[in-house]
Amino acid sequence: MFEGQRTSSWRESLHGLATGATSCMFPRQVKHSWPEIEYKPIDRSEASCLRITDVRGKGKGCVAASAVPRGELVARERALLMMPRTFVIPKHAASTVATAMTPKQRAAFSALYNCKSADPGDALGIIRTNSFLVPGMPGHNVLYSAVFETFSRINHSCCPNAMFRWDKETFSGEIRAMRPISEGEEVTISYFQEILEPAAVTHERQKFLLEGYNFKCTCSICARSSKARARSDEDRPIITMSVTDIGAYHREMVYDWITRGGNDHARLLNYLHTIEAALDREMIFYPTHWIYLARAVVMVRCALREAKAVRKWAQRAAQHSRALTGSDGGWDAIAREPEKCGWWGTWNKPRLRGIWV
Ligand SMILES: C[S@@+](CC[C@H](N)C(=O)[O-])C[C@H]1O[C@@H](n2cnc3c(N)ncnc32)[C@H](O)[C@@H]1O
Repeated sequence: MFEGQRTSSWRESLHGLATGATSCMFPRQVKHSWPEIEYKPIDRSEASCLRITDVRGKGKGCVAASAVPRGELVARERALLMMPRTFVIPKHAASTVATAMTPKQRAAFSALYNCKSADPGDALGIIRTNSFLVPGMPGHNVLYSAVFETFSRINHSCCPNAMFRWDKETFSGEIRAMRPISEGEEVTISYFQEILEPAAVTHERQKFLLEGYNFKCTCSICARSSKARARSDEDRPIITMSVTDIGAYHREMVYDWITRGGNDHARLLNYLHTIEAALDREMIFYPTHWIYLARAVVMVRCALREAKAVRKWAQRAAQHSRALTGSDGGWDAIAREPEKCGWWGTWNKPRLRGIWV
């Protein structure tokens, strides 16, 4: 459902859905090219596990009301307000808040924290403090900003336990666990939203957070002793680089096994487990990093016909994939029947020579 309200160059419209409505500032071209989409209603049985509370030194924050396994949904929420990331004119932001929102939404929006301007009620300041990145709308492929009543209370950590994803099907945001979260634990995300981090070193992260959000981060990575921080600062860029290199490296290895019956798997596994240890040490649980790693390990273990190890790593990949996309990405099937995987037994198989996998 989509109801236009005004005829200015920006449209303030409501996604009047069964559960929760989002006030949207859409440019005319988006409004005109918007396809007839029936968004799925939010399933009420997906109870939100987020509870807003005071957190020492951080203002308000969110804690998990119950334990959440890795990859699973912590909470789902419709945004209060959405708009393109750039070109927002302050008076349009203010008028959308004043006219398109319900009084309850307006009160929730105005109560959000504002670290950007002296006037706490300034709409643009609230938007800039509290927005999440959302991919483009139909017909308008630019980034959007979304402000939420609950999600916008989630604090930052440089080793977060959760991440935000946008679910196009329900026109809602999701917070998913990147690692198992226990009951009562603070739920944290990264304010870098995948820019810079996790390769950024401490002073780069601190600068970004101070300039963008006006606080000094004291998360468990930033609060380490200076010696441990120095090690972390050396490790982080190396980890990120290694993870992106795995793809090319493991392809070369597999090619080598198939074409020449190469036996370098021990060196490759050693390399992969060194990266795993470094990711664990730095508490980096970004699904993209772990899926890269898991894919390489599964490939090698499959090639060597090691079903138990394949199962373990495929299950792990499925959890990370759920955090990233909401689905297991085909990993559950590999975990169930490793022998059916295309990589199974590829090591030292001369009959496969010349075939690229
Ligand atoms: C999006 S709001 C998060 C919710 C906010 N704490 C509140 O009270 O509504 C962002 C603000 O929260 C605070 N904040 C977020 N993460 C923090 C952290 N790790 N340490 C201290 N303050 C933090 C900062 O003041 C930042 O400008």
